[in-house]
Amino acid sequence: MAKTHNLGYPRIGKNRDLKRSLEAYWNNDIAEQTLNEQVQTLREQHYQTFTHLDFAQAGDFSLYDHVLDTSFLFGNAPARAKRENNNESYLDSYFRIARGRSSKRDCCPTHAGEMTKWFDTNYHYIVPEFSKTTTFKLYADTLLSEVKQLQARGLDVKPVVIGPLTYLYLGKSLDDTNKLDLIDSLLVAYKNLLHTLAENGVKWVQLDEPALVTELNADWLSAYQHAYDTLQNSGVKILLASYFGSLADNLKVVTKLPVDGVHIDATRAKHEVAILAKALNDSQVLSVGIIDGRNIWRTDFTEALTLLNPIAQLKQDKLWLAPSCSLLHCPVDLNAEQNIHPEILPWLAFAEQKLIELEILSKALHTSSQTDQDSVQAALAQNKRAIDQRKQSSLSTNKLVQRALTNIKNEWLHRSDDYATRIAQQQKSLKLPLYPTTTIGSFPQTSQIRKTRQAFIRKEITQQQYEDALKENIAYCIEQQEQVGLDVLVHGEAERNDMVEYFAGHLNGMLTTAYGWVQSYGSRCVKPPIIYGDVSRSNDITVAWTQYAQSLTQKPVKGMLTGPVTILNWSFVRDDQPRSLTTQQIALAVRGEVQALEAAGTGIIQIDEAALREGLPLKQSQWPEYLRWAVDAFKLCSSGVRRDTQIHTHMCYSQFNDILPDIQRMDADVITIETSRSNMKLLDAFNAFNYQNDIGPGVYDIHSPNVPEVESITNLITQAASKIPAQRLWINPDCGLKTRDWAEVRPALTNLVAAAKALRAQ
Ligand SMILES: CN1c2c(nc(N)[nH]c2=O)NC[C@@H]1CNc1ccc(C(=O)N[C@@H](CCC(=O)N[C@@H](CCC(=O)N[C@@H](CCC(=O)O)C(=O)O)C(=O)O)C(=O)O)cc1
Ligand SMILES: N[C@@H](CCS)C(=O)O
Ligand SMILES: [Zn+2]
Repeated sequence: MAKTHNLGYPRIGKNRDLKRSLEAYWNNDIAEQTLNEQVQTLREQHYQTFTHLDFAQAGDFSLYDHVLDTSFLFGNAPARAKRENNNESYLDSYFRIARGRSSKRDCCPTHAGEMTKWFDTNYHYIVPEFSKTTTFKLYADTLLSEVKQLQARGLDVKPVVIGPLTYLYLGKSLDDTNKLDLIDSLLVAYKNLLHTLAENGVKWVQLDEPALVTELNADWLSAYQHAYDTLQNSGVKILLASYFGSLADNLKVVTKLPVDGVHIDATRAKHEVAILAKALNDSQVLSVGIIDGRNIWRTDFTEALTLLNPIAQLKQDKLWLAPSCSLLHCPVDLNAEQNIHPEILPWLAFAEQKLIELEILSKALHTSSQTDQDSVQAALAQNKRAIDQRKQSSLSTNKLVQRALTNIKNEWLHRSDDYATRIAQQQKSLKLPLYPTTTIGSFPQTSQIRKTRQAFIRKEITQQQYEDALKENIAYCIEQQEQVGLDVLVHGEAERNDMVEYFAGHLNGMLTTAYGWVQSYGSRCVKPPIIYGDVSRSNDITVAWTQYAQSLTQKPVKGMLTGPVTILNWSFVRDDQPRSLTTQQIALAVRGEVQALEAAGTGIIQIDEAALREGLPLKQSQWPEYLRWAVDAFKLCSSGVRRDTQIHTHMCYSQFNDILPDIQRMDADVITIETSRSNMKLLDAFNAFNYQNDIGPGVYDIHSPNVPEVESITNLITQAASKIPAQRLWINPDCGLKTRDWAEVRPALTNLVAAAKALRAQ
């Protein structure tokens, strides 16, 4: 029978238990020992998932981030993790890098490690830091203790560790060190790890190398050969795991590596499974990632078995089955959901259900006993019913939406006037000063707001009470902005649990879950909505909130929307039509909302596309195709307005150098971006490209609790003005303020306005 294993499981627990424990510890509400006890309970739940599997994976659980764990495992924690005369626990050193420490709360302020997106997911990892002085040393105690815990339960343990090349690939060089120059010293530590695991009775180790699905140059490819040549014969068998895409040109290199098995993502590289099965030798295991770890759809068993049957013939007992990647990116348990449409519920599988699917598929390949045969046949039949029913369901299709798409005219993708004409008109109607000040949209989502929403969801308060509470919050937010003296105000987004989930809750063809939490970073989670059908908008979504805010002030209130590409990239998408088509449907819906805002008198409308840049495919050769439809979707939703309506967009991930022509093609009147941490360097690229439209480079790093001083803001804007004409500059924070407190936001925005006034006076 094909062996089953898992690449990783969600760590947060069924009810975001890890979040609650961590935040209680950080708040000093519980001691380290209590945290450890609570985490152990969570791990016990994690271990329950192994009952379906032939191997128990170790090393996939993490208190904050598995990449940071890898840095600590190989002794590459940044030096600032250790305070001088340190008596801090390992845990606190770890959190020092994970979260940083501000001077307000600690004698030794420490800046956190940089966070960035884990490949094309919405999970953020802490970037490893490398320099000329980097050395590596194995600290395997934490991993070993987990291995031993599992072995004591009689389980066959397969530790999961990020592979050496992917670890280097993920990191950043703080000086001009070539990361590949570090490979030999890193390999000594890896070899040491493999020997240590072997001495502790481990037979298989999974080394994750998702960097192999990117387009690597010859130096990286030969480093792969060198690394795995070095790691062979270390006493354990190595399963090299690739995921998130096809191996493409790297496949040839992978088949030459002296490893004992290769895992491939059969959901994104289906065509490579048979090729790899033939290319591997008889003693090498092929692990087929047959269950989609990046989505929530039930697996089509008929399709899966059609793929697997010939492979099983060929590979016999050397075939393993697994999810395509770690289940970290999936919600935990579908059984917790009480309110999903009964017709849609059978179409879905969350992490728990996916492991059961794996077990059934393995049995379906080789059923031995009659009981198994009966139960497998029943499961296959039930699966077929659900898959067929989804294909035929009227819930997935909406003829009106499909007709609306065919009616889209090319001119809908363009503003009626060029930027110069538009901005002149907008200046006339808006009458904003030089260096206009604004924010990105959200203001602190206080515990009070979240508790009130929770009470509304639990029906403890009425809709009227909930709306009154939100209005009170909006009024407070407007009052604060007026006091601070900002020029363009926002309503503050108090009504939104999340910038994507909120819109999903108001669009047809999308559903939101009650407990479908997925880790975004550390203790922070999101509930990605599920796009199950054609998307459309029936009612206005944001108009009433924006109008209410506008009724409280003479200053312009900016309407705030999330753009189609971001809604797509941060949702679970349907797998029965191209992403581009789904995005176009969302774009039409957002276009309707933009026009409704304009009709209601909103003169400035921001359409956030935070996830447009990060949604770029992992293979650069596929960028042009993605950027074509992604930018078109933005243009479709933003272009149907008058010339004097000002369209803003916002992107908080900053590496735009390579996509500036596409940013220009978006043709937003104003773009606000994250720049404060990079000292406005990004603007060099805008300058060199001769970018034409208005820009609001962020001057307040909202990821840090520190309040920026007036002088630091004026310095940043002075630098910006040396690159971009002052007439085209806006002053704003890097991103939304929802994770900050009012106590930080108020003085920070006061300083921001003071800096703008000082610069205007000059
Ligand atoms: C910009 N970012 C976003 C990404 N993806 C998104 N889908 N949305 C984003 O904004 N990706 C990239 C980044 C990631 N950044 C963040 C930042 C912050 C969070 C975050 O704070 N998440 C919250 C969950 C927010 C939420 O939806 N809350 C609900 C549930 C209310 C709740 O928790 N109630 C409590 C009681 C209240 C209390 O005591 O506070 C309870 O039930 O116990 C809501 O507001 O209704 C988090 O807590 O993790 C995520 C990504
Ligand atoms: N309008 C959103 C954008 C975040 S990227 C906010 O301010 O939170
Ligand atoms: Zn942002």
